[in-house]
Amino acid sequence: MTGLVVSLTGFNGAFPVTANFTADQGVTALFGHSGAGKTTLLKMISGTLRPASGRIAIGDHVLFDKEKGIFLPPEKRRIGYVFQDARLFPNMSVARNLTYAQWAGKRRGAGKRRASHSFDDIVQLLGLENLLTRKPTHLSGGERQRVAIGRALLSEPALLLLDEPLSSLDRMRRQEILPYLEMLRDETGVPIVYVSHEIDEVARLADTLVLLSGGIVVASGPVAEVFPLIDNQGDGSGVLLEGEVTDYDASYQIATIDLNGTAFQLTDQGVEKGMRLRLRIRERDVSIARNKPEGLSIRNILPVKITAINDESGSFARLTLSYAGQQMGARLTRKSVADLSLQAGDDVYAMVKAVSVDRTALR
Ligand SMILES: Nc1ncnc2c1ncn2[C@@H]1O[C@H](COP(=O)(O)OP(=O)(O)OP(=O)(O)O)[C@@H](O)[C@H]1O
Repeated sequence: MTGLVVSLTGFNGAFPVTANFTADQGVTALFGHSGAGKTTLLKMISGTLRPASGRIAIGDHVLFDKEKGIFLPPEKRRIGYVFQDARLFPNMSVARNLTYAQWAGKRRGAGKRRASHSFDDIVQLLGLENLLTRKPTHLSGGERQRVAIGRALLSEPALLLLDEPLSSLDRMRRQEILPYLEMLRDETGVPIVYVSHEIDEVARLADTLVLLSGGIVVASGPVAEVFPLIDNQGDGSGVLLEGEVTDYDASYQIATIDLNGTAFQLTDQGVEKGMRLRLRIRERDVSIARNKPEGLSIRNILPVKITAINDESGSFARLTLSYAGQQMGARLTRKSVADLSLQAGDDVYAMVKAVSVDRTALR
C-alpha cells in the first residue's frame, strides 16, 4: 500500500490550514488560486512546517502522527521535492548533479532498499542523454526542470512533490515537458503530488484532484468527479470524459473514440487504435439542439438530458446535462434558453465541435 493519507490542521504564521484527503498511486493535483495554501500544505508534507494536529503517512511510512508523537525531520521522509525554479548546483555538470542526488539518497538509507530506478533509466526517461556534460547555466528552463526531476527521482523517494514545476516556463516549453511528466506518472510508480493553478495541467496529468480554498480542502477525489467543481472565475472548467480510440483515419487525421457507446470524433495526430484518451469538454464549446441536427459541420452530437438550468447574472445560463451516467455542462445565452423553451428534464442533443477538446493519453 503506497497511498498518501493527509489529515491535519495547523498554521503558517496566522494562516490556518485544514486538510483531509487520501490519494492512491499516480498524480495527486493540489489545485487552488494564489494564497490558497498550497505551498503551506507541501511544507507540512515535506516536514519544514509542523502541523498542530493530525497524521500524514505514505502507506506504512508514517511522517507525522501527533497522537503518537511522531514527527520525522525532512531528511528522513524520503520525499523528492522539485521547486518552481530548478535549484541545481551551478558548478556541477548535469551528470554530477544527478549522481550527487543518488549518493545523498543512499546516505539517507535508500541504498538499503533495492534501487528501483537506475541512473541510465532516469536519463533515458527524461531525455537527458545529450545534456550530461553541460552545466546548468547552459540549459534551457525546461531542460533544467527535467534535470531537477531526475535528481529528485534518483534519491529513491517514496513520494515526489512537484511545486508548480512549469510555472517559470513559457507555453512552448510547458508543452515540451508535459509528455515527460506523463511518462513519469505512468512508468515510475512513485506517487506524485503536483501543485498547480493551471487547469490545463490538472486536466492532463491528475488522477486525484484536491481543491484548496482559503486554507481548507474543499473537495477531493477522482479527477473526473472533482474537476467540474473548479472555480474557473465564471468560465466553467468543463468535464473530463474517458474513452477508447476505436478508429483512426490517417488521411483526415480524425480519431473516433467510444464514449459510453457514442462515437466521438476529434482531430488528432499520433493516435492509435486501442489507446485510452481523456477529453476535456468546456462548457462554452457545447451548444444545444432540440432535434437531432443533420447537414452540420459539427461532428459530435450526444444525446443528453437537461438536469438543471441555472441563470447567471447577466446574459448567460448554465445547463447541467447528464450523458450516459456522466455530467456535462453547457453555457448558453438566456435568450437561447428562452427561444428553445429549454427546461430541466428535457431530452436534447449536445453538439461539440471536434476541434474543441483537449486530450491526454492514459495508461
Ligand atoms: N511564513 C509565513 N508567515 C505568515 N503567513 C504566511 C507565511 N507564508 C505564507 N503565509 C500566508 O499563508 C497563506 C497561504 O500561502 P501559500 O504560500 O501556502 O499559498 P499558495 O496557495 O502556495 O499561493 P501561490 O500560488 O501564490 O504560491 C497566504 O495568505 C500567505 O500570505
